[in-house]
Amino acid sequence: MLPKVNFTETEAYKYLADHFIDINQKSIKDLFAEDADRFNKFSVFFEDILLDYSKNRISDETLALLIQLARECKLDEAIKSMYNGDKINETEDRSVLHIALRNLSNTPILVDGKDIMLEVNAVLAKMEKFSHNIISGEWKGYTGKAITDVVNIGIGGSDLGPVMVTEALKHYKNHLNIHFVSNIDGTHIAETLADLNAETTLFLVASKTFTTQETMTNAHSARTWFLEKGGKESDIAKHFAALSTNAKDVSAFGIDTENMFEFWDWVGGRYSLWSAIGLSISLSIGFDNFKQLLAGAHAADNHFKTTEYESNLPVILGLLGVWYINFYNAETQVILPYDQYLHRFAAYFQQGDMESNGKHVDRNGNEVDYETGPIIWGEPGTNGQHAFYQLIHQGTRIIPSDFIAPAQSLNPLGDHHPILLSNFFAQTEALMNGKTEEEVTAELKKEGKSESEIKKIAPFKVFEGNRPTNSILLKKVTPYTLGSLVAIYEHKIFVQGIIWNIFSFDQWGVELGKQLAKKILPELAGSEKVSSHDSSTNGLINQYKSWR
Ligand SMILES: O=P(O)(O)OC[C@H]1O[C@](O)(CO)[C@@H](O)[C@@H]1O
Repeated sequence: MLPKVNFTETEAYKYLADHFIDINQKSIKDLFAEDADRFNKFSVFFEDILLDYSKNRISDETLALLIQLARECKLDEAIKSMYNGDKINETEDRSVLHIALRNLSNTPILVDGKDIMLEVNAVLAKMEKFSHNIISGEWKGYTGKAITDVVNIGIGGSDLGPVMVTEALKHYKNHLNIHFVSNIDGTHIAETLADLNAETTLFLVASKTFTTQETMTNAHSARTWFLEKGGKESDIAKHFAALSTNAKDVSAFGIDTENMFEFWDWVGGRYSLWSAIGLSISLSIGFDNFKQLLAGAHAADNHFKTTEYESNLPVILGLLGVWYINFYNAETQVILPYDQYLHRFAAYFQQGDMESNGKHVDRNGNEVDYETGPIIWGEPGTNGQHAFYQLIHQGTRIIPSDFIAPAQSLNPLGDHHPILLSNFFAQTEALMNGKTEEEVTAELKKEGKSESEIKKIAPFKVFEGNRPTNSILLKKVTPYTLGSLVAIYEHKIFVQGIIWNIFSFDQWGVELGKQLAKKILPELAGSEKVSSHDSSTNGLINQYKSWR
């Protein structure tokens, strides 16, 4: 059981509310001017990852109070409960043990009295063997040819993690071409299959439940395509594997359970890239690299579990988020990786964060009267700079921003990387310092503008500054550092869920739309007009019927 503390009723919250009034009088720039040691004080290393959080609207007192808040919300108890395998996903009566999937120390973790590490290791061994067989070409398709293309069919957590990681680690990939089909829109699978050869294609049907409409529809279309291209029912075993918790439906689909890579109900979909769902990753970069990914995450798990809050990256990131969301009314959190390989990182954490903490009922079943999970968004820099940074710099909203960059480029081409990083460093400095009217006036004078011209244009060129940022500087993007980084963000989400007293590991909010779509689907058949909905839904359905 998780603690159930209303954080707005804690002592720390009351102190923070008073403290907010004081600290709000000062800008981040003032805070730097007051304290020469600010960078050292508010930056922390975890192995080859440096988190600099000094460009935030915080002082020593803010941090101390936020840590007091975490203590009053019994974060330590909650962390222990997760790591002990307690059923902290109470609305689904499940443990939450993605940490077990990367527990390379093999310390026993018990669920219902059984050490789950035995099964975890057995599946890892099976993934290793399978990855070796496919990559080496020992595994042959139905005409005796080696596999060249792998298509992962899955959606949500059964897609986003593998997509994000295979893109992030593309530099480490082998000869296999990895494709992802997620959308129910027939275009996705049609465009993917168009260039593939059934003789050399392997499909991974990735679905925790093996009932998800999009995935099952796409999997059936892939099966039909395979049979139409000349494969026989008896060849399916060579070309289809399943990544699932549902052995019964996997065999009903026709996939040999020998080719099923199992995981368990204590793995949340959006936390599943470390499980059998990561098979496409292991195929793309090899099992040894996949294991490095797990090792990096495991190191971050140990950091989260054992490090005092003052130097604990997920705790600091989580508390800073709470500070902005609940005291500054920040609505969004932007993630800005200055690394092209990380171009799906923000998209991945849209599900990770928003499906976890997009909740309005607390752990007692009561409606909350405070804000919870933010809207997560982002794109890689510098593309974002030329698209939406205007609003971050001069818009009316406060947008806490995470800047992420590797010090070493995996493609050190000419001066690309120094240029990229000069932008990374410049942006957080600009967001903090802004530009005053005096500075703008001086600049315009230098350019030879007249007094009246300056008066007219100056207000538009002023930057308020004081916009908060975190900078996460990695030494290099490797499977290991990526594993650590992802695990740090996962645990940040956990910290925030505990403070907000919500359940972060269920996702009931996605059910209603799914139910209604099932009801509407049969109504789309035939040509008779539909009248069972509101006038808007009826009108749209009927127009669709007349146009199709
Ligand atoms: O792996 P499955 O069972 O197909 O589910 C896919 C996704 O659907 C969701 O349940 C949301 O619709 C996600 O949480 C999950 O990652």
